[in-house]
This record gives sequence, C-alpha cells and structure tokens, in this order.
Amino acid sequence: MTLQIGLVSVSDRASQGVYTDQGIPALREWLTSALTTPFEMHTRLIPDEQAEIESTLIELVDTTGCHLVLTTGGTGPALRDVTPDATLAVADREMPGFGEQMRQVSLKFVPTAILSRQVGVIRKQSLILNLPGQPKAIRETLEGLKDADGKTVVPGIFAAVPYCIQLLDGPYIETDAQVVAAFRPKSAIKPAPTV
Ligand SMILES: Nc1ncnc2c1ncn2[C@@H]1O[C@H](COP(=O)(O)OP(=O)(O)OP(=O)(O)O)[C@@H](O)[C@H]1O
Ligand SMILES: Nc1nc2c(c(=O)[nH]1)N[C@H]1C(S)=C(S)[C@@H](COP(=O)(O)O)O[C@H]1N2
Repeated sequence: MTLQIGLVSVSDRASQGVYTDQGIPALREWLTSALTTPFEMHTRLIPDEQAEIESTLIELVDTTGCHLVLTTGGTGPALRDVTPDATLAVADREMPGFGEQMRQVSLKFVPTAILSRQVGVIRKQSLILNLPGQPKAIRETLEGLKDADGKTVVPGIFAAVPYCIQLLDGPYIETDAQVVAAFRPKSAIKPAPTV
C-alpha cells in the first residue's frame, strides 16, 4: 500500500490566476525533502468556497484513498476564510493538538499566529491538517523551529504525523531526521529490514 497524500491549496486569487499558486509547490518540495518513504501526491487548487472545500476533502479521502491530506490557506478570520469550517464539517473526530501546536510554533515566527483557526481532524482512516496560506508557513508549521546548530527548539507537527497514520492502520512512514525526526514509542518502531 503506497502512501497517498492529498495537497489542497485554498486561495481565491491563485485559483483565478491573479497570482501563481505557491502553496502546492511549497508542500510538494517540503514533503519530498522530508519523507524517505515513497508516496504519491494528489493536488487540488480551489477557491475559498466552503462547499467546494468539503467536496474536495471528501473526494480525496473517500474516493482517492488519501492517508493524509494537507490544506493551505483560508484559516484566518476574514469572512471568506472557511477552510477550518469545511474541515470540521467533514470530520469524524477532531485532533485538537495539531492546531494548538501549529499556533505555538507559529508564534515564534509571527505574532499574528493566533489569527489562524487551523484544525486537525480524522475522517475515516485519514488525517486532515490545515496549514496557513503564507507559503513560508508550510515549512514553519510542519518542521518547527531549529537553532543555528539544527537542534529543534519547538517541534513542528510533522513529528507526530507518522505515528498518527500508523495508529489509523495506514502505511509506515519514515522521515529524514535532519528535516524532521518522526517520533513514535519504542514498541511501535519497526526494525530496519535485514539484508
Ligand atoms: N496559494 C498561494 N500562493 C501564494 N501566496 C499565497 C497563497 N495563498 C495565500 N498566499 C499569501 O498568503 C496570504 C494569506 O493567505 P490567505 O489564505 O489569508 O489568503 P487571502 O488573503 O484570503 O487571499 P486568497 O484567498 O485570494 O489567496 C495571501 O494574502 C497571499 O499573500
Ligand atoms: N507559521 C506561520 N503561521 C502563520 C502565519 C505565518 O506567516 N507563519 N501567518 C499568520 C497570519 S498573518 C494569519 S492571518 C493566519 C491565517 O492565515 P491564512 O488565512 O492564510 O490561513 O495564519 C497565521 N499563521
């Protein structure tokens, strides 16, 4: 079972061609640098329309079979920012720690971090996570903050994603520890295959 990841960029202007979407490229680039497990990506660029966000998330989970879906954009307080509302509407269960941790780490980068309403949820056996729309926020929230020596100061949320997908009976995900070290309890670590 190959790891399937959905990437959803929610932006009125990028979806209309007013500016070039940087969300999907930033997500793709970060995942390619961070994951050592093979994976396939399914990308969608859509406007800030709640019904369209909901149907896109449902399609990616129920039809495409994504184990993980990352959205970017539309998490703020502006009236057209409805990504968290759409995500909650299609959720079976909420995972509040993801939103809490993203706001914690983001506060180390911008004081307006608390303006993001981002949520993490489970639909069926898939994890859906909202990231803010600023392209730089993708790396900041997923990877966390490191000091000059590369030591983690505030962990990003991706450290917990592999174990979460494992608990949902999804593929075993391994990462490049230089980018983000995946944490799982000792009892959940699979030994490296012997040759
Ligand atoms: N897909 C994207 N590509 C490039 N830059 C983006 C993208 N989405 C957001 N941004 C940048 O991050 C800012 C905050 O993102 P937010 O999701 O709040 O967008 P917005 O201001 O509601 O506008 P829009 O939905 O038209 O992108 C935007 O104003 C824009 O500068
Ligand atoms: N890591 C990180 N988080 C961030 C930001 C950022 O630049 N980096 N921008 C903040 C700002 S200015 C806003 S308004 C909210 C919501 O952004 P969104 O509407 O683009 O999702 O996310 C916040 N969280």
